[in-house]
Amino acid sequence: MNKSDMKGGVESPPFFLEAKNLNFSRNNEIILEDISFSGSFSGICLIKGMVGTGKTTLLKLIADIFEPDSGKVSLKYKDVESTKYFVHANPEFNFVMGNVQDEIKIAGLSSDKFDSYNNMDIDELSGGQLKKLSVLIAVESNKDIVIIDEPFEMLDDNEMMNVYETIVEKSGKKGFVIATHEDILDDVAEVMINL
Ligand SMILES: Nc1ncnc2c1ncn2[C@@H]1O[C@H](COP(=O)(O)OP(=O)(O)OP(=O)(O)O)[C@@H](O)[C@H]1O
Repeated sequence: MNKSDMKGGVESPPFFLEAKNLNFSRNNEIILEDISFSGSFSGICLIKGMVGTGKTTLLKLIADIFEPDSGKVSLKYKDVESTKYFVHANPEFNFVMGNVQDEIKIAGLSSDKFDSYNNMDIDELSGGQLKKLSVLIAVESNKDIVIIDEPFEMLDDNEMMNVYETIVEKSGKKGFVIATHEDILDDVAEVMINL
């Protein structure tokens, strides 16, 4: 641990998310205009806001999927740019192989953790099952941070609680940046960005 990790004898949170004068447009329509914020966290950072305010766009900028028109956004882990795993809101976008076993293999994971899904084709799973599997694969990845767009969509109360527990249990071991309309993570989030 270097000296900068300690403030007054207490370890400071390892993740630092910062946006400075961030601007992003699509087809001549301004989606994000002069957005600035910053925050440190060790587990969960939430992005909240009404429908169409730009949460998905901001997540994709944070994940380096989109480039800002101007300004900057960065997500650091212990002072260096973090490695990131992005989970799309539409769960089908997270699967490219057609088969769960192959999907787990290309994510570099052991199939033991996914016993109940093994030997299944992606099109045999419901939207909710794919959503849950997307999150499970992401949290098992070796990336510093998991960026998830709407982890609770399509889930019933029971599955929502399962996904909540998976995220909370892993937070601290890795970081999460999550956009959601649900309030379930509000109490455990260390940073909340409202768009
Ligand atoms: N490819 C695109 N071209 C033009 N406009 C777009 C494009 N993608 C998104 N937008 C617009 O950008 C705005 C923000 O979209 P975004 O999906 O980031 O919002 P959101 O806050 O995630 O919405 P929701 O709560 O519905 O998930 C919306 O007005 C949307 O119509």
